[in-house]
Amino acid sequence: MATHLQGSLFDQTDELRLGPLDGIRRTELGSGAWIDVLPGWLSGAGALFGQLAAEVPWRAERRKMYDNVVDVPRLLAFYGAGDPLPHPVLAEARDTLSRYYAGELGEPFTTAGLCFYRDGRDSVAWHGDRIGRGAREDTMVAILSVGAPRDLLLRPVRGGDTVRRPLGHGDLIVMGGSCQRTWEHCVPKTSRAAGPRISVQFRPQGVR
Ligand SMILES: O=C(O)CCC(=O)C(=O)O
Ligand SMILES: [Fe+2]
Repeated sequence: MATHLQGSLFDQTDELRLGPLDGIRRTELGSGAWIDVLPGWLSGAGALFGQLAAEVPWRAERRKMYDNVVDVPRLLAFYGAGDPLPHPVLAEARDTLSRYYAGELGEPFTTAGLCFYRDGRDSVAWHGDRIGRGAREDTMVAILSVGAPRDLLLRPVRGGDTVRRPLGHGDLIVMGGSCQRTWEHCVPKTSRAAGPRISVQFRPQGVR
């Protein structure tokens, strides 16, 4: 699937490597929410993209919407705590993030959700990650992006300006504090020609 992207577009020849986290930059969003952003955290991920696209057991989901059942416009995979991840660099990313945020988060990242946006028509609608504890407590969701760049948008639940963060190949964004309950986020569809993108969301236990 989408393995044609493995070619010239990305840095196939570079070594797959996570850089240091000390260049990460925090933006306070207000209402106790913040985002940390580090462009290019993972380098050399061209082959990783192809491997994830081809080998992850992607699920196409359908959801009830009013009286209809509609396709969820992206492919999904979920790895619970203790499940082997599809590539060792993802476990390294999760453990590095757990160490870096240990003091502030007070618990490790344990799960990994993967989304595959096949093209610009795939998307995720406005939401907070509030199925679990994120509805009530401060927490963190860390997202590593590979493949084609897409925008992540954030807006306050109570209304206000939208913040736009373009996420490119190898970029990291961490949503923290009250972000899941006082803000919403989405990856909108785009009419621009967009290649495939995979995002990996690391969350603590009980956050979904
Ligand atoms: O793909 C992304 O960057 C966002 C995914 C997301 O918000 C989610 O799966 O909850
Ligand atoms: Fe989300």
